[in-house]
Amino acid sequence: MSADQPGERSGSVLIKGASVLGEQSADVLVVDGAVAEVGKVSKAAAGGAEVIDADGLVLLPGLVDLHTHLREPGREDAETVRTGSAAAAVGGYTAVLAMANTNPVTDTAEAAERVFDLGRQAGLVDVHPVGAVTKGLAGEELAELGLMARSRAGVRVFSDDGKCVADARVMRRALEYVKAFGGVISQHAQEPTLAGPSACCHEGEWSGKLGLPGWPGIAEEVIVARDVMLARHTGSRVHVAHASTAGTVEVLRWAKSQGIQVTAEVTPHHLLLTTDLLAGYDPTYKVNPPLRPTEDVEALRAALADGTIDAVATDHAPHARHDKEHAFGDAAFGMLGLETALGVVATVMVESGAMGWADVARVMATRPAEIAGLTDHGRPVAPGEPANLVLVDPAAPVTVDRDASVSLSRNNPWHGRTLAASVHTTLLRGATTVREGNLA
Ligand SMILES: NC(=O)N[C@@H](CC(=O)O)C(=O)O
Ligand SMILES: [Zn+2]
Ligand SMILES: [Zn+2]
Repeated sequence: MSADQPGERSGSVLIKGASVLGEQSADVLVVDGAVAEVGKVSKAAAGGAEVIDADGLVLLPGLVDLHTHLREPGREDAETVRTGSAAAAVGGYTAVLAMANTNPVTDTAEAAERVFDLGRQAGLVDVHPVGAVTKGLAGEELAELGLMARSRAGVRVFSDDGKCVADARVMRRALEYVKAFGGVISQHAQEPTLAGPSACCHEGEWSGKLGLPGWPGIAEEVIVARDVMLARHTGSRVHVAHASTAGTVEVLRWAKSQGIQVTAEVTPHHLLLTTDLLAGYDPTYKVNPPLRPTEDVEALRAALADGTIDAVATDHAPHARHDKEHAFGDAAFGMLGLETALGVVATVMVESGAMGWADVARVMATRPAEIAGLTDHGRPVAPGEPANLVLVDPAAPVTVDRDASVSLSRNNPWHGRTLAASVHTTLLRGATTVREGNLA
């Protein structure tokens, strides 16, 4: 931990009586940005520490998002590193991976360092830039992968997200290249001859009814199948971004059984929202990959619970009104996710009994940190560990109001829904970034 990291110069904090990972109740003393004690700590022993009464609250490692779109540089009207960081902190996150599809694209060491530095300046979460796989996301020439890896930003995750690395030869080379420094390629799996740029609705009953161009699940599955074979062939690591179909789950299950180095994420919206929401042609529900039918949603939930899918990642994709408020076919793809992800997971997975809070910590903090190579996030709540933590109120349902967001955008598919739990406090290296649900 270097001296200039945000939050480090904080005083001490005593978290009184939190349920650690939803299990035993303990007091957690945080001193100088790290966990100092876990157990029974009296207020007297904690000296002048700020005391947080955590009775009834669940303490988890700070959440880590493998898939965030901040729109800086280029579209600061939709989101900036600062506003996206604020949304992340409010959502219980302490680290986010910022996708490369900005303007200009994050395809050089300088561009990566710029995003990294903007994250430091905002000081609300650790912002780790994702590097582009190919120059300008054009899918042809490899970007400066090695230079980005060796830069101050220490890039380990590479993705052309928004676009698929469709060329198998380019994907093979990228996998070979990042293997040398333990990097990973996060793939937006969309075979472009099966699902082109106008494809905007799951191909099936609803695309027919609505007359919208179909985006079939097979367009995702053939890329996932190809990529796990390339990962096996190269001995390198591939990560499947926003897995959305039951067929993808089958491929993942097989690939993992073979020992292939593949990991995968699912978004909150693919865990709950289904194709029938498109009945009103509301572009809020236009997202890539598209919302899928119930059978897919059920397969994704089961895969998350049994570990076939490693992580929940938001794919937070803010868009300005004038890009989203169009006829369905012309609107931008994407929806907000950072502020609501934990509430959705609590609703879908915890309230239903499919997962406990320790599992939530695994899929929203520990595994994402491991996949991204972050060593100071997603750690156990134990002495000596960095105090990147979130306190969740499991008994405080919240009704989402898109206008209460700290994001600059309003493309929120959860507006008006009641989610089962809320974020109470977020700590970044011991400094309170969020207190009682609001930015500190
Ligand atoms: N998910 C989306 O629908 N949109 C993302 C790009 C992407 O994740 O593919 C965006 O950048 O807006
Ligand atoms: Zn994508
Ligand atoms: Zn994305």
